Amino acid sequence: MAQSGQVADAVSRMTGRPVELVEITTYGDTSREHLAQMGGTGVFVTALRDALHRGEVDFAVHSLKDLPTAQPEELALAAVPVREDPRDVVVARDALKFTDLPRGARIGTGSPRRMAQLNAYALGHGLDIETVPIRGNVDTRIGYVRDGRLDAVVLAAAGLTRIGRIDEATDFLSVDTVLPAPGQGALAIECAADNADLIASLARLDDPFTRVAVTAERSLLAALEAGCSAPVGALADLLADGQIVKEMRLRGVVGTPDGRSLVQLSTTGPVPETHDQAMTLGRELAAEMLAQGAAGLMGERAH
Ligand SMILES: NCc1[nH]cc(CCC(=O)O)c1CC(=O)O
Repeated sequence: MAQSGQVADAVSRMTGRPVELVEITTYGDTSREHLAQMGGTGVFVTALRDALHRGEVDFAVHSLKDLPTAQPEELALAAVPVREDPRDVVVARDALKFTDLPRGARIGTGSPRRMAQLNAYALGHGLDIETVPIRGNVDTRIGYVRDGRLDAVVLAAAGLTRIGRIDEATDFLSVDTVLPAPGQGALAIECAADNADLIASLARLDDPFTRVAVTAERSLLAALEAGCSAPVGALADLLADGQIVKEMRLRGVVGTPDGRSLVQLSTTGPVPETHDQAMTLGRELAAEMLAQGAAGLMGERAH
């Protein structure tokens, strides 16, 4: 609701037309199942797409990282606005930083991607932590720390920022420690593919660099044949020389949730100028990761 409200405000500012928010509850919001076990993709997205198909709403706002990688042809990804901070953050007791957590600290996260990378870092740096699978909305997850059941939880910075609670983060995890989910921090604005006028209006919210970056990240995810709950991290960023953007770097990681096996690779090249070039960059890095055994680390659920 928060992020949709922000997009609604931006659309009315730009077009001078009022935008009405229609609240839709998705399976991902209500199910108590662990995301990694829901088997697939689309649990936060399907109900919104159904409302689009039924004509109950004109456009929908998704967290881009929740979108399945295959785009249905009757829907257009009309805009990918400027991305928020893509990093994950820690909310810990006593304002602790991740690396200052005491021996045996219990860290809540339901994400195999976060588990894999947190455990890999801990193994490599002599930290003794235990990752504990949890689910629920922000209140529920932070609640586990406030009531003392867990020492820390890990969440996306973007989610906290959008609801005005980023000041509760006690540590920002460097992307060198935990690579975010493909598309994390970005939004996707979707509408009917045949509504050219609306697509043209919404396109004014599009940020071409964010779009190219998330396209490469999601192409990597798709080429690994992994779903949104797979232990896959990816991030594309620009390498600049002063003010002049020189190249784009794409980093990818796949690991087992225990952190014992990790395939992490990076590639750097010219900033893609087309959708196809961004797709190729992701596919090529995925092919290298698969050559290094990435498929064996993703487990049954990834497929
Ligand atoms: N997994 C659910 C989900 N989908 C999007 C966000 C918020 C971050 C974003 O918009 O990228 C979250 C919560 C989280 O990961 O903490």
